[in-house]
Amino acid sequence: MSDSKNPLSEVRERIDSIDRQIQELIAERAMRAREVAKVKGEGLSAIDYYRPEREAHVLRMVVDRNKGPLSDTEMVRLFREIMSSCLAQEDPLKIGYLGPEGTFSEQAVRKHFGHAAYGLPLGSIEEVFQEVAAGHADFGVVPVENSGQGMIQVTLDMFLTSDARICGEVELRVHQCLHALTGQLADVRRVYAHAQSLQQCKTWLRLNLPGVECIAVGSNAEAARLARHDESAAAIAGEIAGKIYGLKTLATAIEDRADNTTRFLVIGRSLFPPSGNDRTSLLVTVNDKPGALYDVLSPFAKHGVSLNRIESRPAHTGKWQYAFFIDVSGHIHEGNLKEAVSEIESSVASLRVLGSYPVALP
Ligand SMILES: O=C(O)C(=O)C[C@]1(C(=O)O)C=C[C@@H](O)C=C1
Repeated sequence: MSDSKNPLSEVRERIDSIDRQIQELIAERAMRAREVAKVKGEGLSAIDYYRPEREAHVLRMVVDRNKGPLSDTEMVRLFREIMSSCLAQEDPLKIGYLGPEGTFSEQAVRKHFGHAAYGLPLGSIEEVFQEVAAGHADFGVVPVENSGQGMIQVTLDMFLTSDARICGEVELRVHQCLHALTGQLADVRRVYAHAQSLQQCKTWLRLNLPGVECIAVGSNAEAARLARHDESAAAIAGEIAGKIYGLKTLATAIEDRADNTTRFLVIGRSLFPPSGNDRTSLLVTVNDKPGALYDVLSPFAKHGVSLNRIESRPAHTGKWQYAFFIDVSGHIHEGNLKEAVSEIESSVASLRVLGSYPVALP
C-alpha cells in the first residue's frame, strides 16, 4: 500500500496550521489593542476608546495590500470584525438603529461596527436621534439616501432640530426578496413592505403580482413579521429578515435597479480627527438676497474644494426659507476647507458643521 497522503487531508493539515498562526496573531493583536486602551486611560467606556479615523486608516491599508483571491469587501469585513472584537474586550459599543431585527439598517450597523457591537433596535429614525442625544446609545445608524429613490427626508429634517454629529457613512448594496409563509406566489393577495422598498420593486410587482394590494409599513422587518401571521400575504425584505421571521423566499433580487444601494449615516455626539480621506457635511441657511446661493458655493471653487452633493429642505425658521445640506470632500480641520467655510460663514444666516468623517469603505 502506498504511504502517500490523501490530497484532501494534506491540504486540510496546511489549513489547520495556517489557522493556528492566524489565531495566535489575532490573540496578539487583541493584547496590543488592550495596551492602546491602557494608554488612552483606565476604566473608560467603549465610546472613549473608539477611533473611527484610525479604523478607516487600518481598513484602507487592508484594501491597498489586498491581492485577492478574496474581494476588498470580504477582506474589509474580516478585519472589521477583528477590530470590533478588539474594541469590545472591555465593554461593547451600543448602536441604535431602525429596528426590528433584520432591517437593512441592522446590516449597515454590522458592516460598520462588526458583530461585537451591541445593536439596539428602535421604533423610528426620530427615536435613533433621541437615544443618541440622551446618551442611551453611543452611536446611531440612519438611512439617508438611496441610489434610485434619492434622499430620505425624515433623516435630513432631524438635523434641523437636533445637535447630532455625523461620524461616518456606510454604503450597503440592497437586495430585496419576496417572502411568504406558504412559499407559493399564487397565494399572495397583499404585499407588505416599507414605502421605499415598494418603490424599489415597482416594476417587478407590476409584472409578477399585477393587481395585488401593496401596503406600506414602518420597516421591511415589520412587513416580514406581519406576513408570518397571514397565509395570503407576502413581504418584501432582505434575505436575513425572511430567515429571522421563518418565511419562505419566493423570489430574490426583485429590485428594479441592479445597483440598488442605500447610504447610511453614523450619528454621534462629537467630531473626530481627520482620517486622510474624509467628507464634511454642512447645514447652511441663507438670507433672502440676490446671489445668496452663489455666495455659498463660490468659496468652494475658489479654495479647490469638491462639492459632492447639495440638497435643499424647507427650513423650520419661516415660510419659503430653505436649509441647504451640502457635502464636500475633505475634513473641516484641513486648511482649504477651513478657509472656504469661514468665508461662507460671513455671508449666510447660519452654518453648522454636521460632521467630518471617513469616506465609506467598500
Ligand atoms: O488604535 C487604536 O486607537 C485602538 O484602539 C485599536 C483599534 C484596533 O483594533 O485597531 C481598536 C479600536 C479603535 O476604534 C481603533 C483601533
